[in-house]
Amino acid sequence: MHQVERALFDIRRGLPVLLRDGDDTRLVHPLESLDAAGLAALAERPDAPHLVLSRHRLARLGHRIDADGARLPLTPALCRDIRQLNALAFGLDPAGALPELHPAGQADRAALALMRRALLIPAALTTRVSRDERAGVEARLASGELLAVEAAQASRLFDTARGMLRRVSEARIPLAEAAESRFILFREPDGLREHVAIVIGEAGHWPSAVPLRLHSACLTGDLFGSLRCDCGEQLRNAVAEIAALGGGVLLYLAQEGRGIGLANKLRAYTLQDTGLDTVDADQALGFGEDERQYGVAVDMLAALDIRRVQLLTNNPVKITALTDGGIEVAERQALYGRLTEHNARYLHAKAHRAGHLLDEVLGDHRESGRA
Ligand SMILES: Nc1nc2c(ncn2[C@@H]2O[C@H](COP(=O)(O)OP(=O)(O)OP(=O)(O)O)[C@@H](O)[C@H]2O)c(=O)[nH]1
Ligand SMILES: [Zn+2]
Repeated sequence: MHQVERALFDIRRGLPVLLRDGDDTRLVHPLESLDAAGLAALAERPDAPHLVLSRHRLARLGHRIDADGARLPLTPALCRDIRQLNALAFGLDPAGALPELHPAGQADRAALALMRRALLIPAALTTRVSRDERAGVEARLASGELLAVEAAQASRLFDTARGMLRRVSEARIPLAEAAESRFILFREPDGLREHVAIVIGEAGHWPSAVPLRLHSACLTGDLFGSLRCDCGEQLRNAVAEIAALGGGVLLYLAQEGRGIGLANKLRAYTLQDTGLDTVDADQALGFGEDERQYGVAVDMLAALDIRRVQLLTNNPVKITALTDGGIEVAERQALYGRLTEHNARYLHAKAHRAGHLLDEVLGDHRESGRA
C-alpha cells in the first residue's frame, strides 16, 4: 500500500500519478486542480484524453448508468465547458450534450477511488502513455518524481484495514458537560485520517448497553456553531446525555461533510445556495448521498472492548453499520439539536431524502419546509 499512500499526497498537490492495470498504463490528473493552460495542453494531445466521472455526477447530468462511473473522450466542446464554467469541478451542468460514454473499467474506478480518498472532487482526466513518452515516464518513475500505483490496489483504498487502526495517544480532558473524560486518538494505517474516542466516566461503572454516540466531524457546526446544521448542538447534547446515563463513549470520526471533506462540503453549501438540497448538491459534485463507512468505528469499539451499546442517533444507517460489524445495538435514543430557520431545509432533506428519524424535531414543520 505504501506507493498508493504516497500517490494520494501527490494527487492532493494536483500532480498526476501513473495508474497500471495490466498492460493498460495511464497518467491520471485530478480534474479540480487543472487550470486552463493545463487543460488546453491535455486537450491538444493526439490520443484523446478521457474524462472520468462518477455515476452520481452523471446521474445529475441526466445519464443513468449501472457502472460506478464512466469515461468519455475530452472533446473541444467539453473542454470549453470545463474551462468556461469550471462546470465539472463546481457542479454546474455543462451546456452541451455529453459525448460517447464508456462504463468505467477497473482503471477508471481506481482513478475515482484515488480522488475520493484524497478528498478531491471525484473527476479525473486520464491520458495513455504513448510510445514516445515511455522513456521519459520511466525516467521520472526511476527518479521518484512520478509515482505508479496498481489499479487493483487503488480500488481497495476504502476497504477497512481491519485490526490495523493504531491507538496512538491519550489524555484526561475534563469537558464542560462531562468533567470525567479521556480522549484516545486512533490513526488509520495510511496515516491520513485520525479519529478520537471520548471516553466518559469509568468503563467499570457504565450501563451494560454502553451509551454511544458516533459523531461525524463538522468543523463549521461543531467548532463555530454554524446555523446551517445541527451538529454543534448534537455534539454537546451527546456528551451531556452520555454523562447523565452513567458514562459511555463518543467516537469523533474524521468524516467531515459525510465523508466528502471540508473543501467539498463548502462547495456543496454554495450549490445549496443556488437551490439544491443537501443530497443533490453532493451528487452534483459527484458524491453519493452519504460517503461514510463505519468500519473504523467498529474497530475503535473493539479496541475499547465494547460489544453492546445504546446508540444516540437518528440515522438508521449507523445502526445497521454497527450491527453488521458485530456490535449489538440494544437500544436507540434520539438526539436532537434545535430546529432553526437556517437548518430547517437541511433537516427536512435528511428526513425525506436520507430516511433520518426526525419526526419529533420537525413536528408541524414536516410538510411545510420540504427541501
Ligand atoms: N456533504 C454535506 N455534509 C454535511 C452537510 N451538513 C452537515 N454535513 C455533515 O454531515 C455530518 C453529520 O454527522 P452526524 O451528526 O454524525 O450524523 P447524522 O448522519 O446527521 O446522524 P445523527 O446520528 O442522527 O446525527 C457531518 O460530517 C457534517 O459535516 C451538508 O450540507 N453537506
Ligand atoms: Zn454540521
